[in-house]
Amino acid sequence: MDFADFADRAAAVEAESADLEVTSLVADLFVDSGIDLPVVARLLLGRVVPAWDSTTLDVGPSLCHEALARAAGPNVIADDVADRLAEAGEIGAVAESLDLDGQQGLATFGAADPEPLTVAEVDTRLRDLAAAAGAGSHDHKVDVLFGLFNRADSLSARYLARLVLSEMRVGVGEGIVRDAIAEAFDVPVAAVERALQVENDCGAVAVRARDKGTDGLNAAALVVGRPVSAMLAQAGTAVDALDAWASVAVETKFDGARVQVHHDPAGDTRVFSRNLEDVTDALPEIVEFVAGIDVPVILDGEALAVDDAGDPLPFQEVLRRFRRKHDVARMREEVTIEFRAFDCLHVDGTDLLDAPLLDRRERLTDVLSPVVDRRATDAARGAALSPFAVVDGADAIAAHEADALDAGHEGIMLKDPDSAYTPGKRGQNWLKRKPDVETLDLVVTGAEWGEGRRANHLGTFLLSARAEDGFVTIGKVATGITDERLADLTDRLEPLIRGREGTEVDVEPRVVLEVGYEEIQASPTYGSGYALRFPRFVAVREDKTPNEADSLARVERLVDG
Ligand SMILES: Nc1ncnc2c1ncn2[C@@H]1O[C@H](COP(=O)(O)OP(=O)(O)OP(=O)(O)O)[C@@H](O)[C@H]1O
Repeated sequence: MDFADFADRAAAVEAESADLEVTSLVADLFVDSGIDLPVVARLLLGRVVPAWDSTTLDVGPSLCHEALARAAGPNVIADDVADRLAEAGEIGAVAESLDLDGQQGLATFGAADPEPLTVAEVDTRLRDLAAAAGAGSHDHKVDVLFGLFNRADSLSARYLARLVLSEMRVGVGEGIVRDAIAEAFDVPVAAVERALQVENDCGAVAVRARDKGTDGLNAAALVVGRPVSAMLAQAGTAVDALDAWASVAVETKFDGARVQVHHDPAGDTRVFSRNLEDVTDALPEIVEFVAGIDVPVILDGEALAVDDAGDPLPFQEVLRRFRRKHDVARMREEVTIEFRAFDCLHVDGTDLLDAPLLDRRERLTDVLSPVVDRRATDAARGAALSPFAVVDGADAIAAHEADALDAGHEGIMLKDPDSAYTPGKRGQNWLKRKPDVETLDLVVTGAEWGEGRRANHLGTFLLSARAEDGFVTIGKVATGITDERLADLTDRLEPLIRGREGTEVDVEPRVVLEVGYEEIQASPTYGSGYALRFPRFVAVREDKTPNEADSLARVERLVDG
């Protein structure tokens, strides 16, 4: 296909505003693209390489302006292009207005009527440009772009300029490409969607749909070494999770950087970031860690910075290591990275995307067992497998959250144990537990002695709101309190104990706690007639007396919204 034809069709798509019409135009273009189908599908999305390939053209505005100016002839310089851009607001309009079309410039010497620029040639030249790096690459890139602009008619120049600056903007997103592939080749949208998730290359998927139909799409498989988009989470509450699913998988939420690890024992190990960039060289610990896995695997997890005791360090510490290209060995001395795996997408020739989370977790545990066991002998290193439990009640979720927070982590993730792994989707199946929006300042009127490790401390605190004549109970908090804080609270409350029954004590109202919660619901359990759902300790309000604690009236106002 001539690039001028592609540009004409892209302009027609750009001029159309109705999604259904756009989809039909794109579908027609796909049908007419013939051998150029994969390139056309990618170019429409402004891509030269497949989405799984993080190679960039690395062309900045000034380089593009230089090439455009050169193609526009001796009277135009890069600054003129920049001036026009300031006026026009987008590079496509500027390129279109420059009247390039091969009248000027060296490339036309000796060739009065140069071959028309084709889609395939643009693709080849831009890939060549992307591969250029290092000394001399700037001049080479300008030469390549000049050669292309010099042969471009005005519409072609519009799309070429936008393409090289990653500003394609024809109004076609991934959803339209998906629907257009389905329409063009009469295959189900869901099959296209799944193949796109797995293959991460709209060009290859379009060709599959055209040449092999639905069966071909269904046969799309993961390749170890080629990254897929990460499944993402939505913010949600424990109440949301318990309402939506029969049981809830609770995991620690690590405050690190997402990594996808592709390991082939017979070949290579590659580590990819969330935007599919290859970060292998920056994270040798992860490569070393998975080296003991003896089957090909794709693992999903978090790169976490830890201190000498294996406790988590803040996210900023991970960033000091994450994309580092130089001094990796030296920085490794300063910041230690550990891998926390929480999902498994592929094991030894079998894709697990469609398997339920519980099954994927089992496979993950299996494949990691040789390496986790090896590390377990070194107590300081901590486990590489993230904590995981399937629970069906609020208390169990709260307990896991307390453990995660106690261990210095960010919080918890709540996942549907039956859900598939959907790459690139921010669905309802993974919830990151929302921080509390409102807090209440409540008075401690009772407490319970802890159990096991915490038997010497008061562990659960009965909370009350201020009422007309005294205090009325509204809930208990045990979550989010560190061991150190528990010891401190025990010291403060022990002298205030007025009576006891079993492990429960009644205390004089003196201490005010700030408490977060997810919801307030009517409940006969407590004296106030309300109960806090998911109460979480936030702080001790040293500055408040019980008389300044929140009142039942405020609670009622919050309930009424
Ligand atoms: N157990 C876990 N399961 C899934 N993701 C986890 C887990 N632990 C940590 N994470 C991280 O949490 C991220 C999702 O949380 P969060 O939304 O806070 O991340 P973000 O990058 O700040 O925002 P967003 O994903 O919403 O753009 C994941 O991408 C992953 O990096």
